[in-house]
Amino acid sequence: MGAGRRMARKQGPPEALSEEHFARLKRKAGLPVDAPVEASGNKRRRTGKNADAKPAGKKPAATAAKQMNGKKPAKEAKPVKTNGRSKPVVKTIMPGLEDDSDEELGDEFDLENADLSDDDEEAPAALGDDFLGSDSGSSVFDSDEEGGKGKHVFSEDEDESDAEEKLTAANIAGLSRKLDLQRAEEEAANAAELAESAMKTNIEGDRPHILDDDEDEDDIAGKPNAMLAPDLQLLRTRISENIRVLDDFANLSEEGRSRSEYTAQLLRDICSYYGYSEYLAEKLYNLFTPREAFAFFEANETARPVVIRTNTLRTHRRDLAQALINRGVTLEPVGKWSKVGLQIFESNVPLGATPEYLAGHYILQAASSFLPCMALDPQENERVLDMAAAPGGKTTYLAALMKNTGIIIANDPNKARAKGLIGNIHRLGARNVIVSNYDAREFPKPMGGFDRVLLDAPCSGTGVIAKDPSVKTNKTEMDFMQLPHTQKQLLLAAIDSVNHSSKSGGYVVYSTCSVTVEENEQVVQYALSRRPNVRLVDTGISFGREGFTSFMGKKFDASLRLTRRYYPHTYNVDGFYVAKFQKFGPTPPKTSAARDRAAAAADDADIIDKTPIPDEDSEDGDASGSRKKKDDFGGWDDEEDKEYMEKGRRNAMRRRGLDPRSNKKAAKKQSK
Ligand SMILES: C[S@@+](CC[C@H](N)C(=O)[O-])C[C@H]1O[C@@H](n2cnc3c(N)ncnc32)[C@H](O)[C@@H]1O
Repeated sequence: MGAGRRMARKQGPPEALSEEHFARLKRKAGLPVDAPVEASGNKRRRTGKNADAKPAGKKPAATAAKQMNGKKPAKEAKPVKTNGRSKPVVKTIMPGLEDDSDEELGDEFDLENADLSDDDEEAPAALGDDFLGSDSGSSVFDSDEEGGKGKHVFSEDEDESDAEEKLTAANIAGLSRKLDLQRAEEEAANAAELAESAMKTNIEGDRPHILDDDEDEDDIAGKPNAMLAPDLQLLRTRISENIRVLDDFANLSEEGRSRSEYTAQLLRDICSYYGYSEYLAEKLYNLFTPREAFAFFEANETARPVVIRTNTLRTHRRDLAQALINRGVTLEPVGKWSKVGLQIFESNVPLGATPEYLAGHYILQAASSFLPCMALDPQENERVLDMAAAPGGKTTYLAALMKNTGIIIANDPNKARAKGLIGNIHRLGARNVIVSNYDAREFPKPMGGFDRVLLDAPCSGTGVIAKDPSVKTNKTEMDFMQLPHTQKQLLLAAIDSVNHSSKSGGYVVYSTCSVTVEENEQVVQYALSRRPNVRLVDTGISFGREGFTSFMGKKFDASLRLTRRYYPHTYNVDGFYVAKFQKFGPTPPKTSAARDRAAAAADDADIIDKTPIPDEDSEDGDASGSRKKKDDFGGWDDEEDKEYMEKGRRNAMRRRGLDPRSNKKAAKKQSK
């Protein structure tokens, strides 16, 4: 798989870092540059991103029409040639860059002021096989250097040095200013564009004419029977105009027309323009204001930036970055919020086949996939369950966070996917993982009592439409009934698999790569109502929108605001949802199971709290608190033995996550 394809399919950081910065550097260096990011308007912005990320597969429905309308896509930039074989790429490699690049960089990279450690003076070792066949490095970090080699972007001690933090802070501050400027420019250009199109389409003055007078016909959207292609440019204009009206309905709507008429027209246009089913378009539209919905649908037309996660079981991020820079990869830390992520801006090499990749130094992983693992925050030596683990991006991150200590049960019922999971576990050197193959709704029967559980649930994928556009049309109402049902069952199983009395843990993280309320807040709300022994807690992630506490007439618990939503248009990451629960007590065994059955029609009717209860034989484990552990062996007593055996049986069941009380008949039989 080529690098380009990889880049197109992966995602980026919350703050989209300096893509423009790279373009500027290249322009100064007289190198070919991708489409300008600061270009105003959606079309140009989209082209810029496309040029950067080179999305694979078919173009969005709108692209062809845009090109026909005279807006050519930006020229594809030629990859910068690099030579991983002999040149230390920490050297300046972009001609002409030294002269005034500092001034340019001032905003984003305060390298002069950043205390970047300079402790790796050696030129990077030759990489042997010229895997890439390139002739010079292309990293921005190299070109920033005034005084020649040795000044590295990544400090010697990744965790302790503040050099990188300073760099990232400077980077983010600069970027933030740049983005503000960019946004202002974009808004101005959008306003100008809207005004222009309003002039063209609005013969009646200020009130744009959006809705057709003839109810039977919709010329712009095309007539499917006649097999005519819709006029995308006009559609787009009408979408923009319609949004403008909905933003200021009192002043801009036409007389006698209702808001719902405009909304219905907007939805029809969105379906035609972006290619969504009406059902899904409406579902997604309802999450936002009309203007934000437009931004969301737009963002789904461009790939998120490529991100890789450093496998800290095998290497440090600084070393990995240097190795990849040497191969001609242009990259940057993903953002201050992650110490392991690298955003890839450009690569001449297939990122899924470098020696570093094969040696397990990194994994291609969407930035948003880091978040549930960070929220779970597993500690060393804990017992962790990853309920839906394949292909293992999160499992292997958990293993790294736990420094290969403790135990992770990585479960996935899909055998084919489990093979990929096993492959990743081996490649990345995670030695604390056991793979299991259950339907996770069975948990905690096979195993329970975990310190932490991650449920990265199977979902509709409405957060990853940029990656998988088939979601636009292949998700039906049935999916949004069945999936939440499964998710609810899985979440109850996750909660019941956690040991509420864990000294270090007692947490469950629920995540999906979907943005629908049915699969997120409603599932979490359901779990809160069925399991009074859990509460929502802060995810510990520094960014993300608050979860809904009400939605279209439904009220959710106020604590739902502790959950976090991520959208492609707000953070430039895949759409994602993360909720973190703390379990503080055992689940009432009977009542909750009965209610679960009734409410969720769960076939796992036996769900009860399987939290291992401390051994009754232990000093403080006896329910009565009266019995003390006896070390002496003072003869044999059948009755007493029977009692011990029964107790042992109960403990064994509890350790296996079973409730001895749920099977009293069997217990009696067994004890006879
Ligand atoms: C979103 S993916 C998990 C991605 C994975 N956590 C990672 O980071 O690589 C959802 C997974 O859920 C699995 N799955 C589907 N139904 C399941 C069930 N009933 N129990 C457990 N896993 C299930 C699918 O096979 C799929 O691998």
